[in-house]
Amino acid sequence: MAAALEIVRPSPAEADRPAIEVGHLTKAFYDSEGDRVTVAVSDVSFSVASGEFVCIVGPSGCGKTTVLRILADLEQKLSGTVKLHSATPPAMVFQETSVLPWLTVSENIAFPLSLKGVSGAEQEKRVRDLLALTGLTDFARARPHQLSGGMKQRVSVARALVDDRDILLMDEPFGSLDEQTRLVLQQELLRIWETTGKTVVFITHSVDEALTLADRVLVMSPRPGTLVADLEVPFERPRDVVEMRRDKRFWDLTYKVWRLLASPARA
Ligand SMILES: Nc1ncnc2c1ncn2[C@@H]1O[C@H](COP(=O)(O)OP(=O)(O)OP(=O)(O)O)[C@@H](O)[C@H]1O
Repeated sequence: MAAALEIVRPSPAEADRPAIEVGHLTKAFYDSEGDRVTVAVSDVSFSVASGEFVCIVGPSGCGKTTVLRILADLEQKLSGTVKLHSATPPAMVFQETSVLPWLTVSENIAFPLSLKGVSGAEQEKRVRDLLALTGLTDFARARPHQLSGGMKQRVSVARALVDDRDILLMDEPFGSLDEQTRLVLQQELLRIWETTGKTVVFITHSVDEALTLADRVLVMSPRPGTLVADLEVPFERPRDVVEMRRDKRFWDLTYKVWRLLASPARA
């Protein structure tokens, strides 16, 4: 087994290096007796440029979350190499909303800063900026039970951005939302990403969502997950998530990804 995740602080001379480099990554899970039970991902290699938005799609159980958890340093005992060229560890947004129910929206967003002992004035400023960026200013004092599902996910996104990590890892963050709310949040996420310049790895079951958001879409095979395609998404930025659906290339690419998902062996 190779060493786990390596985080390297980029020097100015290395500014052109990818933010994420994954080489021949294989991850198996073992039972308590040490017998191997599941090979989740097998020989996966890819890189993500600094500031790039990459989506990973693939069938249920193909190892998408496992890849993301490895990037977040939440899994050990892997083989292959995983390098992050980043001044900070990545931030993560999960599918299930992870807001703390006893804190207000502002307190939830400030939570990572309070753990780090950031001063009250600085916390206030950062939270104010993030409330504005995510459209939550009017709900600063609300508690999570007063929010819709989409608003709770906005709080999760704001909290992931608050301490200014370079890399944002998003695991189906809009998966539990209705289609219309999803489209609104996709547009907002694009706007936020364009404003902040983060490197994003975003997992989704939705081909449509992947093509809406990403610069590149990585398509995985059924478990054990391998990479079957690494597709450029050619649409210009900034994108209008509704207008792009008038573009024939959107539907051609949708068809291409669905073909890969339906028959990865022939890809
Ligand atoms: N801690 C674990 N112990 C044992 N097996 C695991 C563990 N975590 C994941 N697996 C297995 O690894 C495989 C990949 O799981 P993973 O959650 O990465 O898939 P996924 O592509 O994200 O699935 P989904 O799209 O359904 O969320 C699955 O077969 C799963 O059962």
